[in-house]
Amino acid sequence: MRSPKAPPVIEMRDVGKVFLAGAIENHVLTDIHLTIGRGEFVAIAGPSGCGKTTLLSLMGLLDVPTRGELRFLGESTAHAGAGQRAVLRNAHVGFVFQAFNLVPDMTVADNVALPLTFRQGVGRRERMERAAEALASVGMVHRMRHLPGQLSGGQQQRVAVARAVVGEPAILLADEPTGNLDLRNGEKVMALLSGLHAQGTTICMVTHDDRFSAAAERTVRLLDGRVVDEATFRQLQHEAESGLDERRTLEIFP
Ligand SMILES: Nc1ncnc2c1ncn2[C@@H]1O[C@H](COP(=O)(O)OP(=O)(O)OP(=O)(O)O)[C@@H](O)[C@H]1O
Repeated sequence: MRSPKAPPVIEMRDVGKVFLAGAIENHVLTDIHLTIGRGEFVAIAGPSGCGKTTLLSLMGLLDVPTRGELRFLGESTAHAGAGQRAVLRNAHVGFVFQAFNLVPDMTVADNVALPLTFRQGVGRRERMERAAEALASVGMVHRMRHLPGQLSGGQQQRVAVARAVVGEPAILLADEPTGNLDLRNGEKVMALLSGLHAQGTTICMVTHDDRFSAAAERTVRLLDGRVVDEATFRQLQHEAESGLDERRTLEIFP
């Protein structure tokens, strides 16, 4: 739930990310200032290669910025090593990926319970109870003894959402959660995310698809590693689509 006193889940100030390929620097994110408050539902949109997944990886503490400050739940992460980031991640972040990423030889229930196995003091019985609750919330409890391969893509993604929320994370990060689904199943997964948001879950979702970003309260537009306002984004998109400048088109919307 939103609380005026609680710090934002994510605060990025002047964040940049550079990948090195030999001596060549690839500036993937530049001057990112972004805050995600508790209870918000934010979409990250932009063309292929503009840095959306990289941004999500920084938010989820899977990677570290090259410059700038990233505060997570009000705490600086500047000096957090890989171990400490893993602890924060396990306690506070739920992930949903485009390709579902369920473990194929574990049952649905064990997949969903997996994040809890890294929590101290949570025994198997409690893990299974909580997994069943999470599966019930996505309408999949009747499949808890199945293997992921026995489910459809839409069902697998609903299980992945259950796994992401079973540990009651501070933020749910979803990277193209509808990308491998047809429209009907994509809409079902979006309805699920909207329902979780209505119950107070903080969500940040990467999507190419404006039909789905409409479910979010606000959309952050990325172009070429920078956050741009809606008007600039639309203007550049229009120029690209009308073929006003072919070279620019390929740069921005490859
Ligand atoms: N680990 C890495 N090492 C080197 N370069 C990387 C790495 N991860 C991403 N990149 C580069 O960063 C750029 C942005 O990639 P990213 O995956 O963040 O874009 P995206 O907007 O999510 O793209 P898409 O919509 O196609 O998934 C790309 O040029 C990519 O090659």
